[in-house]
Amino acid sequence: MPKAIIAPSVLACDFANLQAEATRMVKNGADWLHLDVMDGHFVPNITMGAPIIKCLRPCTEAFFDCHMMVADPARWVEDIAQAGGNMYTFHIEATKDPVSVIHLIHKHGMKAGVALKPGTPVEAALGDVAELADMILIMTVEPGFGGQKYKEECVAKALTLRQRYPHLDIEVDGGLALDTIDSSAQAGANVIVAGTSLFGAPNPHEVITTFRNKVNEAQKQWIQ
Ligand SMILES: O=C(CO)[C@H](O)[C@H](O)COP(=O)(O)O
Ligand SMILES: [Co+2]
Repeated sequence: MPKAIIAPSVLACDFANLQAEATRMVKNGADWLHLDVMDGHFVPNITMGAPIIKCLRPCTEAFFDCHMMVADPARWVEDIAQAGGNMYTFHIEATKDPVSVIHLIHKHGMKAGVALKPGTPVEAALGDVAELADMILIMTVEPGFGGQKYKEECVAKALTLRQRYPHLDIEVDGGLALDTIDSSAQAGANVIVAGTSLFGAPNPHEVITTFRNKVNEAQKQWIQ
């Protein structure tokens, strides 16, 4: 049974104090750090790349969950691996050959995630992709910006995946908060990305603990 993993998105942090903000979340119980890489082509925004990840790497042992919102996913695999990325999650919409990108990511010693935009049907990830990937990311907002409204309709994709792949890591990303976590947890997502709701929380430890408890409780229905 996949365990609950809470991954704060540093997109919502004060980038002028990235080290302190990232380590604060780890101290408050975060399992992973979700690093949103945007190239200004796949999405209409630019955030960070390998140089920032390289600087952050020595600051924490945390697992770096790199969400690659880039037009050429294969192009950045080596750079992110060398910078210290652990999970390389690319968008299925950005390539005609997701299987070869997954193999390239594994060749560079990282776990491979495959992300689906809200408008992409779950069928795109079924079969080879879900069987080869280490994680599927179901976007619950249009990629490109934090602080957007959660799209609950997207989590039906997570349920389809959970019913077929009981041991797969399924991540949700976009608008996750105390008032939206239930539908994602109930749909079988076990990796929870949250930016605004965690970096804006007076007590992030409490929110992280609530997210974790909701996921672990929901996962019991899939015990094999
Ligand atoms: O991938 C992303 C946006 O493209 C971010 O990870 C996501 O939006 C998290 O931020 P928030 O919790 O504020 O929605
Ligand atoms: Co993200």
